[in-house]
Amino acid sequence: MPAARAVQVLLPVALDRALTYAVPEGMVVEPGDVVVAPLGSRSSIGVVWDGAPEAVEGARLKAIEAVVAAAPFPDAMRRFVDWIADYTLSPKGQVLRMALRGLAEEGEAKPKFGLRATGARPARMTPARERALAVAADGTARAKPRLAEAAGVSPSVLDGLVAEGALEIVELEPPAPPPGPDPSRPGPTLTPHQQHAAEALRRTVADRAFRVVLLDGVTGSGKTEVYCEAAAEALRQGRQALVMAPEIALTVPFLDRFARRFGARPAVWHASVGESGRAAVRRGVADGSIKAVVAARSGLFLPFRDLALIVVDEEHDGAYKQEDGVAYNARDMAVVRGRLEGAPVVLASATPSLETRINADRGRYARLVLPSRFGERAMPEIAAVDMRREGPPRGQWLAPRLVSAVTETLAAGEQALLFLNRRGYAPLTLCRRCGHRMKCPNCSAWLVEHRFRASLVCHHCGHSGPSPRACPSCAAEDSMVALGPGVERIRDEAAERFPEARVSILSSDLIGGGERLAAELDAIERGEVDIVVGTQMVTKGHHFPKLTFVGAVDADFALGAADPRAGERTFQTLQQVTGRAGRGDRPGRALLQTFDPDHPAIRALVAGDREGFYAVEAKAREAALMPPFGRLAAVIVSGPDRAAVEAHGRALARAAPKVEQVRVLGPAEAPLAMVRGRHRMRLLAQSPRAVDLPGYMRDWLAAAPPARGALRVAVDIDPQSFL
Ligand SMILES: Nc1ncnc2c1ncn2[C@@H]1O[C@H](COP(=O)(O)OP(=O)(O)OP(=O)(O)O)[C@@H](O)[C@H]1O
Ligand SMILES: [Zn+2]
Repeated sequence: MPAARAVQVLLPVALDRALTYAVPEGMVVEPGDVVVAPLGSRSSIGVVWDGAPEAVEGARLKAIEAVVAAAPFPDAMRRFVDWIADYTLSPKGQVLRMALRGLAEEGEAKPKFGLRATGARPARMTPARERALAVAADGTARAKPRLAEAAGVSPSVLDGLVAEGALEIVELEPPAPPPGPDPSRPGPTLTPHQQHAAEALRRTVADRAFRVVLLDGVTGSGKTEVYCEAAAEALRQGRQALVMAPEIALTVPFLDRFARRFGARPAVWHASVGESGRAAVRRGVADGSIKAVVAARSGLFLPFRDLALIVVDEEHDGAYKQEDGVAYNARDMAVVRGRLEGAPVVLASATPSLETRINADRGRYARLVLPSRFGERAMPEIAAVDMRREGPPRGQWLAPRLVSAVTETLAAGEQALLFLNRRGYAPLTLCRRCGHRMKCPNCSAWLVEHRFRASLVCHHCGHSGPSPRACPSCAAEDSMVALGPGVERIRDEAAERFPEARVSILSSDLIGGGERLAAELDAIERGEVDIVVGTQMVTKGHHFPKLTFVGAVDADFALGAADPRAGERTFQTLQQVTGRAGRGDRPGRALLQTFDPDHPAIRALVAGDREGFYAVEAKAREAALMPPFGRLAAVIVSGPDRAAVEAHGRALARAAPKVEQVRVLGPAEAPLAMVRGRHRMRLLAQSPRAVDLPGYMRDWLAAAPPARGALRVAVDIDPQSFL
């Protein structure tokens, strides 16, 4: 059989390679075309991939069923899918699946039909027919329900007029697309620093070449205004810009800001956009009619027709790392996508990740600095509250110094923010009589009380149940007590201490979707709230002009965890959250409640010594060969049977190829030893930067015994989480 009549097709299933299919007589396909192909007993959508088809006996080859009228996958997209699969050791088909999102509903927008008067009169006239023809007499085509409504007649009257030739069915003009963003509208007057950075970014976009730029500006320095100027350049070229945000909570305020600048909102892409909305975005991005998109990490897989710029806002944010399925870091993959597209990538942050910072220091990335806040505003004054000496009385969580600060803030008519990185009411519920602790039946984790929902919830598997009145172990009545605070409890304490204050709580589980959150954020911005209590959601990007005080209830939340980035995370999170204070015309201050005031991260925050912190952190990581100076890759073995998981972990360790520069640690029981009924063991490979660690991992897994039965082996390159 001639080779030209067979092609490779990649299907969105957990297969690592494309399959060979015959191309039926008369069908023309090229790499990138979206097709339907048989797979087992069903049909699947797929993409014609590159590479020579395998020599398969022609007669046994299954044929492509149809070509789908959808935007093809350009070469850069196919290379992107290949690259991610290769780097993350994921099946190519699984990566393709992410890139096919929104496609099922794509295709041409359905033509809509309407009715128009022909000028002919029906043989028999009725008052209803008169009315319908009177409305239609202006010659415009109207959809049937519109015409029926305007004339006050039933649709069957119109059908009768069509049958008699007095009305004809015509295709309606598709509605004009809403106006796109307009780059010619004037932006704000930039400060000299902002102007310098904006001009550099504008030139970078104008150069139409891949380049990574770190936009490093303190909180409130106007990074958003500056990268909007880069987007403006992309729009002036008639090309496309993608702005990525780590959380949907950030996108809504951004949409309004973008609309103020460009006169129209950008398109939005994330998981909670409905299917038809996603299909529309995908289509518009592919045909080039959508010029600007703000997206969560999955937006990286959109088939842009002519991408001129990628902005990764809050590039340091851990939410860019996807942990399930294909474990990838969207910030890193944005750089890969930019390279494949030949488009510049802007990484923006007030607290760049050490990875990005070192890349900038070593000249791999350019760096633009905004050293001060917009409008001469000072950075907030930060101090530590030593919980060992000046902690709150038993049963309370706000130290006296913090309470006075809130009191003063409220007295001045300003807003206070209390930050605690823990959802729910209390992280632990225990029996006062026998000491029994409420634990998740499926995970090695305590159940977290959520008073709002009146339930005990596992934050790892979602298990939830009512709070028991009697102890499940000793049956003592009313003996269960809540230990430790979550945001709900802090809200209660704030409401109790400040009965006059309007308290609002911002936590991902209390809020119904992005628009609801936007309303809450608006209320805060307008000053209709006095005390905001929130989880890490409040740390990012928000701009509340009246907020002048930030109290971190537990500044040590990340310390102590077995995480090489614990110090960095602490610094970043607290810098971001304290950065919400004093952005309006009054100065801000912040207090950090800590048991470890001498920790380098806390000390750096108090001293305002960001550079010092980066220097110390970089040194420690370099000495320990931790990222970005070394590479890490994790292997997580899991399964329902603990002994089998352990045995497989050991077998994996034995199979690890002995390579001089790679160190393999483990297996060790994961800190989260069980999740969803599966026991977990971890192994970690560590190497210097120069080593191709993904390549090593591939060799390792190939040499290892296969995971049989219910055992699962997951690989996480550049892990962010070590649980
Ligand atoms: N040149 C300017 N003219 C008018 N307003 C400005 C200007 N620059 C910044 N602002 C305003 O200052 C505030 C802070 O700017 P922006 O939110 O862009 O800072 P940021 O650097 O992104 O902060 P963060 O890192 O904390 O999110 C915003 O309300 C913004 O509109
Ligand atoms: Zn659980």
